[in-house]
Amino acid sequence: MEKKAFRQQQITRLTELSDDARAQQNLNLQQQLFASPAWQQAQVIATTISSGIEVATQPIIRQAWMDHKQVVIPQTLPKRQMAFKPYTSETVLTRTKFGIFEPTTGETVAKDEIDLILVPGLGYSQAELARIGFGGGYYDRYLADYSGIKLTLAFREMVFTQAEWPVDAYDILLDQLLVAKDGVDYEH
Ligand SMILES: Nc1nc2c(c(=O)[nH]1)N(C=O)[C@@H](CNc1ccc(C(=O)N[C@@H](CCC(=O)O)C(=O)O)cc1)CN2
Ligand SMILES: Nc1ncnc2c1ncn2[C@@H]1O[C@H](COP(=O)(O)OP(=O)(O)OP(=O)(O)O)[C@@H](O)[C@H]1O
Repeated sequence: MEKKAFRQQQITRLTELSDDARAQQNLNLQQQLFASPAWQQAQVIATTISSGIEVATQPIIRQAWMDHKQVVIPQTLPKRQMAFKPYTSETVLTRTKFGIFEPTTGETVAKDEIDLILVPGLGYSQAELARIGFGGGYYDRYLADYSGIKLTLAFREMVFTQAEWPVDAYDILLDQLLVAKDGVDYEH
């Protein structure tokens, strides 16, 4: 399937997820993230302000603040560039025409100061750790020369054994993929 059609299919699928399934998967992903060495060792964490169909980032941001980690979030710029700026209680957020909240205040934090980037997206492959995002190419560009940890949290509906979309040469592969476990707790 082409990238565009695949994105549309994923958006539909994620829109249809029940509130219950979403909430359970979000909680499970938060547990996995907070237990991971990547999280525990990171001092500066990049994430986004999530929108409705995405994995929720607000609880993650709150935990980072409680752990005294610095949170940085992206501002989109011309030519599909992004600048990550600190997200604090002082930050002014503006809603873009795509309905995404971005910081309009604060100084850009250098790429090499970011320890961990939580990469957003619509679909991921377990074989290659490839990802497909919303199609802006913002993350592929930003991550091309990023040397910290690229980690993604995924609902089960976002995960595929092999990529079912074309993976291009400029697509940046993830370092780690955490997939939400079933609501049922198999360990007991
Ligand atoms: N919550 C969240 N914030 C995020 C992202 C994300 O995936 N999630 N981004 C992750 O990248 C960046 C914004 N991503 C964007 C991706 C596409 C378009 C956009 O221009 N969409 C056009 C079509 C694009 C095209 O085909 O040229 C549109 O929808 O009309 C805008 C922003 C930064 N912030
Ligand atoms: N490193 C790069 N340099 C130049 N152009 C790039 C680069 N990476 C991606 N692009 C361009 O960005 C566009 C969108 O890329 P793609 O379809 O892979 O988006 P995506 O991975 O879904 O989006 P995103 O990375 O924002 O989540 C493509 O037209 C591609 O040519």
